[in-house]
Parts: sequence; structure tokens; C-alpha cells
Amino acid sequence: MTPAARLAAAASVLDSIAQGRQPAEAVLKAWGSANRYAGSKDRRAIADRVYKVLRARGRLSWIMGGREDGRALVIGSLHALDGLPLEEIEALHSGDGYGPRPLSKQERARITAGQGELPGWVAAGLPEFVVEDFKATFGERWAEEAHALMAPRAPIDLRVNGAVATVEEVEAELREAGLEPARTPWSQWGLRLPSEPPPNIQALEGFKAGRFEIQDEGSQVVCWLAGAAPGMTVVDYCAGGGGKTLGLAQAMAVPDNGSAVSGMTKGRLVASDVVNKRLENIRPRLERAGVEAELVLIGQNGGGLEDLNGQADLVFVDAPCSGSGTWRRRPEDAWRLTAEEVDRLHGLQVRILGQAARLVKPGGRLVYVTCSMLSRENEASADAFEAAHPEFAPVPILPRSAGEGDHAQRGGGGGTGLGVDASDAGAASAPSTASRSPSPVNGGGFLRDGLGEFTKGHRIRLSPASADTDGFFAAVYERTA
Ligand SMILES: C[S@@+](CC[C@H](N)C(=O)[O-])C[C@H]1O[C@@H](n2cnc3c(N)ncnc32)[C@H](O)[C@@H]1O
Repeated sequence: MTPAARLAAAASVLDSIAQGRQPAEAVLKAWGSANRYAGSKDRRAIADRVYKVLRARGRLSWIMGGREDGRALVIGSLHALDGLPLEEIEALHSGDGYGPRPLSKQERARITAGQGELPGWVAAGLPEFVVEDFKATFGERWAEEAHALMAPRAPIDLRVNGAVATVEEVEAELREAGLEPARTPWSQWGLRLPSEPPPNIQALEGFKAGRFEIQDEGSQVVCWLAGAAPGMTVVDYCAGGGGKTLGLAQAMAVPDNGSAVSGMTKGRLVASDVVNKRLENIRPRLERAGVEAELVLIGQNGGGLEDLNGQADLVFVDAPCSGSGTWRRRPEDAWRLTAEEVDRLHGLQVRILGQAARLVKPGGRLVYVTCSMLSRENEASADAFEAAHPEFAPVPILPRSAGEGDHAQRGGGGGTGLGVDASDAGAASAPSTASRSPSPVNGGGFLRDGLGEFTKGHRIRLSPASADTDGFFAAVYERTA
């Protein structure tokens, strides 16, 4: 394909992305299958252009006079992102072959007009209502947070399945496969791979054998902070694809012979969701990881888990959310989100929390998690739950203190995150509540030091700018009555 034909293809892919709800990756893949003449270099160039445009969509649309079609956005990107002079852009729009048609008078005028002063939200590359929320949450740091959220090349994080492998073993295995893993900053079980060149993780033997899973470090951190431990009854209430179910299972695994290897999940692990297909997708992942869990399809009102009312030591609610914490991986979603949808999600989150709370036994934990950056889905949903449920007390999240056990390195002895030994988990979760204040969670030996700067009492916020993870929010509660 000529460079011009690639631009025309990118514009058409951008239009398809804008018209549907599919991830950009899926649309690009479908385009490649339908246009077999495109070679791998063509597909790569088209994908690069598409992502480049999606990350700067607001600014490009502004430059092109509010137009949102693929053609205009591509022209804007050649000018504003690639810095091409008008003549070169015109040469790429000669209309020859499969290239795009010549520039119109208006398009030419847009390019020669220059950008002028861009409003803050346009420069930040996020929808206007999102920028307002960022300003309220992050104060002076809002632009830095916005920039990191839309920045390219998010790393690929893996969670080593401590029940069957050590971090060192997986590290060596990845090196042998020609990859360059680094330890993640917060999770003791995390390994980080550069996104370029894109590693084919699923093709690796270790992946197929369940020795590691793809899981962003932020997602690992919230799993560890939940304080699941051997012997507990744990419900992953919004289990979705099961990423966190597997993390919770790892925290419930009892190492054999004091080593982290050959562990088994001890206790009862229930993964529920309202979408059966999602639960079905968990099955092969559980099998690969050697984890046993009950999969329960529940109704929108929580029906289906009545036998667990007041029985669970830990209920983990990874609620449906905007997914705005993952926009660096899926920038197209930023332009599909509306303020009305965020309001709807807020209402749903508070309702789901209320339903899930019924399952928690006295002295048990409830953990609220989102992968959102927005205060309306994070602090506001937690506030609403707290106001309606005085029987749940906030559990302080305290950073791990120096010198505590290093679970991933030595195996075992990681602690439960409940301030008790794993062997004591049953006793810790017995109704012992009365008037004592909940003991803090700290992620036991699953976390490294230093997370304190992201916590505020019983809440934690992680973001690409602050923690180099996807955006995550978690709040931890204990049922006191
Ligand atoms: C953020 S996703 C969960 C991701 C998953 N925990 C993971 O780590 O892969 C939210 C999930 O909540 C589910 N959900 C939506 N409404 C629900 C409801 N009323 N009760 C329980 N789950 C619900 C969705 O089907 C979706 O799978």
C-alpha cells in the first residue's frame, strides 16, 4: 500500500470505531481480515495512525473546526502531530490510486489557520466533563494526570501465579523467550514487560501452563489489599473475566512445605456475575491456574447467592465502571463516555454495593473497587454507600512496614492483610466486632513498601501518573453489626 492509501484506510477504520462500541483493536483486526492485500507493515502503519489520532482526538477535532470524521482527524494529525507542511499533506491527498481525495478549501484553511490558544480540556486530550472532574480531584496536578492517562505505550504487567511458580522462575522463563521482564514497583508478584515490540504472551508455555497471567499491577494491588486468606469464604461479586478472582485465589493459597510453589486454594471462593458468558470465560483461566471456584450467575438484584447472606468473610465488588483508568490502553473509550453514563454507573455502583453488602458476615470485609479515574464513580459512590450503611466501618489501609515478610521471594508467611496469621484467618473473621475499630489492611507480604502516598484512610487511588499503573480506586469496610 502507498502511504496515501494507508491514510485512507486509517480514516475508514476511525469511522468504524466511532460508529460502533467495539474496541479499536477489534476493528483493526477485522479490517485486516477483510483486506488481505494489506501486509504486516501496512497494518502496523494503519494501527499506529489510528491510535495516534485516538489519543489526540479532542485536539484534532478542535483544529478541524469540530469535525469528527476519520478523514478530518487524519488530516489534522498530519498537521498537528507530524508537523507536515501543507504541501506534503496535499501530496498525500492527490486522489490518485487508493489515496484520499484532494483537500477542500475549508480543510486547507483549517491547516493554515494554526491552532491558536487551545482551551485546557482540548489541550489535555480528554472530554470536557472529565477534565472538570480531574480538576476537582487532582488540583494542580490534573493536566499531568490527564496526559499520563492518554499517553502511548502502557507496559504489560504479569502476575506470577505463586501457587505453582516463583517470580524468579517466571523471570528466567521470560528471559529465555527473549523478553525483558522487570519487577513491578508495588506487587511482590508482578513482572513488567515493555509494550514494544508487542510480546505474544498467550503463545508462551508458562502462560498456557498457568504460571502467570496478564494483570495490570494496579489490579494486583487491589487484590492484595482485600486481605483474602486461606480458610475464608470469599465472594468475587462482579467477577467478569475473572482476572481478580485468580488474584484472590492466590491470596487464599496455602503453600506446601512452607514454599510458595504447589500451593492450593483453601477455603470457599465464589465468582458471580450477571453475564453468563463472562463466567464461562473464567472456566479455562481457572483450569490453567489450577484454581477451584464456584461460578454463580446472579440476577440484576443479586438473586442467586441467598445461601451466602451474612456468611462471607470477604466480598469483593469490582463494580461496573467507565473503565477510564484504562484509557491509555483503550483511548477510544474516552470519546464514547458521556456525563449521563457516568451518572448511571454511579447509581448502579451504589445499588450493587448495597446488594453485595448483605453477604458479609459480622466482622467480615467488603471491598469496593473500580478501574475509574472519576470521583463520581469512586469517592462519590463510596460516600453514598457509607451514608446508607452505618453498619460498615472504614478499614484503614496502611502501607506495609519495612522488614515484613517478602512473600514472593521466600514463599509463605505473607500474612493475610488482616493483621493476623493465615492460620488464624477463621478466628479473625469470627464475629468479634462489638465496639473495637477494625484493624488495618496492608496487603501482607504481597505488597512492597511505599503505597502510603496513594492512600487516604480506608481509600486508595492509583493512576498512571502517580503509580505507573492503570487507574484504580479501592475502599475497604468491615461489618461491625
Ligand atoms: C469491572 S467488570 C469486572 C472485571 C473483573 N472483576 C476482572 O477482574 O476481570 C464489572 C462486572 O460487573 C458485572 N455486573 C454488571 N452489573 C452487575 C450486577 N448488578 N451485579 C453483579 N455484577 C454486575 C458485569 O457483567 C462485569 O462483568
